[in-house]
Amino acid sequence: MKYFSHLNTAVQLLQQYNGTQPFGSFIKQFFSQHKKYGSKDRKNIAHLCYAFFRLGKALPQLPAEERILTGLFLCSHEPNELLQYLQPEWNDKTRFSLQEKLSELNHPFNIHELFPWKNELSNGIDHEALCSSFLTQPDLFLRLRPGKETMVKNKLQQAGITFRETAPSCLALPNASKIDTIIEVDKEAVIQDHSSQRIGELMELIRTSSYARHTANKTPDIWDACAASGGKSILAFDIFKNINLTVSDVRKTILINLEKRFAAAGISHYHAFAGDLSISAFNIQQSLFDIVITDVPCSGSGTWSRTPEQLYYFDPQQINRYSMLQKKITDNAITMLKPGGFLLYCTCSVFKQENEEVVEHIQQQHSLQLHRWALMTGYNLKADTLFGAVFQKL
Ligand SMILES: C[S@@+](CC[C@H](N)C(=O)[O-])C[C@H]1O[C@@H](n2cnc3c(N)ncnc32)[C@H](O)[C@@H]1O
Repeated sequence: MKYFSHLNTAVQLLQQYNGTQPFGSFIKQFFSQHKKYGSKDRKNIAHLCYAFFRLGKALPQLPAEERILTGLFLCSHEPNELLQYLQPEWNDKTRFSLQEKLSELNHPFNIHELFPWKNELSNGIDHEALCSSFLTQPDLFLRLRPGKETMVKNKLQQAGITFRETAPSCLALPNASKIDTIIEVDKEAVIQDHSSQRIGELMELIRTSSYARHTANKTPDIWDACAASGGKSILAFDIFKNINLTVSDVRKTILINLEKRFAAAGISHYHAFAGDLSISAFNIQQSLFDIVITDVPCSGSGTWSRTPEQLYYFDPQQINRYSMLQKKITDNAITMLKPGGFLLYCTCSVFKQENEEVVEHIQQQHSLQLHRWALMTGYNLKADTLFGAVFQKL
């Protein structure tokens, strides 16, 4: 029976995988070496593996096969073929509430065990809702670029792709939606999570501040200091319209992706360089900046519904390591601010050591005024959770 062979393959893959690379890349490599699997086989095997990871730190001793089936049941919100063949007695209970499903298990557990670091959470995070969210794959979110809103919606409708609007320029699509051939990604819309888009609210706060009004005739100098492939830079470009942009990242290779995205997004004038901001702010041979964005390296715990293998393999000692790195990065970034200039600090973490504690550190160590901080929770929206804070140099 093919479903049992899918289950066996999933177990073998989980034995070979050690968490050091994204599971998506690992399984892609496996399938490219094993061409016998058709698209439905690949989909089922991947689904079974992710069901295993979605249980996070719960039921660590359970044999892989049983853990996969438990995960599959808890993650299934309607009857499906896989469950029908692999564990038929659970298939007509998929619409039960989570609590009812948990009590049906051979090894019942408390949902809180899935993510056992409640005391480490930022204030305001609902632990139970966060734990439950790991059982659901988040949506794919698009940020519609200024002036392209109607065109993108029309194109999606014509292609029969369903979406819901979660904010004026934000669409949520089913995760597997194929949009590359329907819209021009980065030119017309950017793939960006709902909560990540909300960092734009903090950019708006800066844009409308008295400092910005004071310097209204001058193009702001902005440095995106942990730019990756430029998601926050494109957001800043759309909000501030006219900017002198500098971008940097410790990874030289990611800046190649940024270059391609910027070309598609219509950003042609910018300065890019690679460097480790935990060591120094570099000699970037430029005067100081009006705005520095530090979207720092972090645990990524606010995005683990997308990458549940990271939850499964997470070592909580990492939280402190990240927090120390974040403090070093912000200490160096702050030296590049003009008097009156703004620091925008962001993480995609749910841990207070990476959020509130770094905010406290900045307040204690630097002459910066905290204007606003915000926790953008996404667990009730099939989205990520982000944290952001805006400071102004006195
Ligand atoms: C959360 S990602 C940034 C995401 C990006 N701003 C976006 O919106 O798409 C953090 C980035 O920080 C970079 N990074 C990590 N350590 C760094 C360091 N010591 N100095 C500078 N950048 C660093 C990583 O390579 C990563 O690309």
